[in-house]
Amino acid sequence: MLKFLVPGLQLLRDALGRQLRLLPAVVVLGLASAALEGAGIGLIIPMLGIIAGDDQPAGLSGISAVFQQIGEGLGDGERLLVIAAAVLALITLKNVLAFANTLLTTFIYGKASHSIRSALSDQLLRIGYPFFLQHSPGRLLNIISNESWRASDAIQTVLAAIVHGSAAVILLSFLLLLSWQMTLFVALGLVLVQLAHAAVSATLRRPSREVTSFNGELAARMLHLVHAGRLIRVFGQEAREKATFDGASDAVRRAGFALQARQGALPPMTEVLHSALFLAAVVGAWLSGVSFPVIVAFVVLLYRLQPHMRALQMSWSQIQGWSGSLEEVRWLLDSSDKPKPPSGSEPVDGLGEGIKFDRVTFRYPGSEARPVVLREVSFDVLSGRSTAIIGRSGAGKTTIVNMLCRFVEPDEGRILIDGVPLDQIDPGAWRRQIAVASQDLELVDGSILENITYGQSATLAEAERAARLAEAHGFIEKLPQGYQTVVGYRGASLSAGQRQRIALARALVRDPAILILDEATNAVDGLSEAAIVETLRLRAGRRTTIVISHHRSTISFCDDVVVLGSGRVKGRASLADVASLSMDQLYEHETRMERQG
Ligand SMILES: Nc1ncnc2c1ncn2[C@@H]1O[C@H](COP(=O)(O)OP(=O)(O)OP(=O)(O)O)[C@@H](O)[C@H]1O
Repeated sequence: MLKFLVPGLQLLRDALGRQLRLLPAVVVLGLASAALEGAGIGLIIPMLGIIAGDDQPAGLSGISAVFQQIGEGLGDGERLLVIAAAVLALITLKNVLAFANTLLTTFIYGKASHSIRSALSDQLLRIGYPFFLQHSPGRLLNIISNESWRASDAIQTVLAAIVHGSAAVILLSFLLLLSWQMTLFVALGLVLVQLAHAAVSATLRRPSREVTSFNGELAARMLHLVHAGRLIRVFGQEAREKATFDGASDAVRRAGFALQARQGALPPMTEVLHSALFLAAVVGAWLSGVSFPVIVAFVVLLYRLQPHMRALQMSWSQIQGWSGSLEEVRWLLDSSDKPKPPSGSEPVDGLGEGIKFDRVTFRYPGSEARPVVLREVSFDVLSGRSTAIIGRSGAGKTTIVNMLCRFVEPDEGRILIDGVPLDQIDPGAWRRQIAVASQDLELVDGSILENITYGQSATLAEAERAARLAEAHGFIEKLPQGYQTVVGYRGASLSAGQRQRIALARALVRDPAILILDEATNAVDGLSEAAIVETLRLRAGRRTTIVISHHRSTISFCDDVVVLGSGRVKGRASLADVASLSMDQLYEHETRMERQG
């Protein structure tokens, strides 16, 4: 129980943050409104005395005797009116306080929910990139879109429990002041009811985890339907996908039913037990000779106490029912078992000599059974030169780009930037030196201008200049809204070649010290590509460029070539020395290539 409770409370405490200081106000308002309610109920004693024509009912002591004295000097009619007015005033004030408490708890709930969502987005932005290689996007989407709301609801439930708890404490105190014997009896009964309730609630945690896990799978299926719409249709897999989706959805339904069936048993069970307790208290009071007005006051107080007790117990079972959600949110927010973001503090400004891969070995995380992707890879990228990195599919070219961007770090060996290990360089400063145009980097859902200037405060004129260099200006100009054209989700309203040219313009507008092109023009037509290559050729000498491509034409402007094969560097050469070789020959005839230093 504590294993679940302590981390859950920790999450709630973190979510409440600065709002924690408002909790005493919630308690005070809860206590005050319950005290007003209790006082209002206590005034029933003298009212009933007047109505029954019995000024001094037997067996009054303690607080009941105090209530009985109220308005004693007045005539019966006048006293009845005064007491009735006082009851109404107490009820009104109680409700004003209750409303104030609702506003306060709603405010705290809103802030805490926002804080959970904000912490989740913060974590997703800060977390080391390998995390995204290891975990299903469906699970992450489910945590953000579903489980975070349930965690917020848990906060609301805890706040409500504080209010109900405060009310219960006050009403129990009034009961105690009316008759400690009956209160002891009721308290024992409540403990027994709570034990029965806790036993059933504890069985909610397993189905709750199942619901969370099936929800994650369903979210993954939803993502798949959204992203793979073309694939599904072109291969005629609608029926199969529908069956798979329905299966995932039905699994959520079944797990949800199992959870809700157990949760649903709790309110009737609790109500029956509370009613039994209620009736036992009434019969017990009568048997032990408690006076009529006190029995009435006690019964009314007990009657008012019951919803608070039931709500407290329901809060408990609800939080147990959300335990799976709380665990998922806590898991994502917990940084201790997540890949760290890249670190380093050395400043960097431009590239002086070059980049050196020094016996770099790497295997993707979570893939111990898989072969090493790069094994003792060593090569240089000289400053101001253009270097092509080529190799057959799966040779590790994009992995090298991932390392240069510091998405992943070498397991062994080092990458040196002008002699300084890359892992010691401030990652933010380093990333400002590079710009990547890759077939994998998406466009954002915004205008073309927003896409080109993404991450760079460039003017329209600068964006246009970059678009011209990337051979994108021509087609952008022809669009009705020009640079203001909205490209849609992932640039869906553009052709693949158009998307690539915008992505290239986005990289060029930064005028980076190091430009990395990873299959950045493979969807662009030949004429446009030739013009882009010309642009890159003009850039050569001034800036450093790394090009990854399977096309001979794309790397034609490069000075050097590095050939990768089977995770190793097969050869390095000046491109001019191997100018006569085709791509396939370059891949296969590495031994003929002249090796550099
Ligand atoms: N996230 C990943 N997890 C595990 N292995 C991966 C991951 N990404 C790539 N790999 C593996 O690493 C190897 C190199 O992949 P990489 O993408 O670097 O190749 P590439 O040379 O760029 O290929 P291509 O020319 O097809 O783009 C491949 O065997 C691939 O299966």
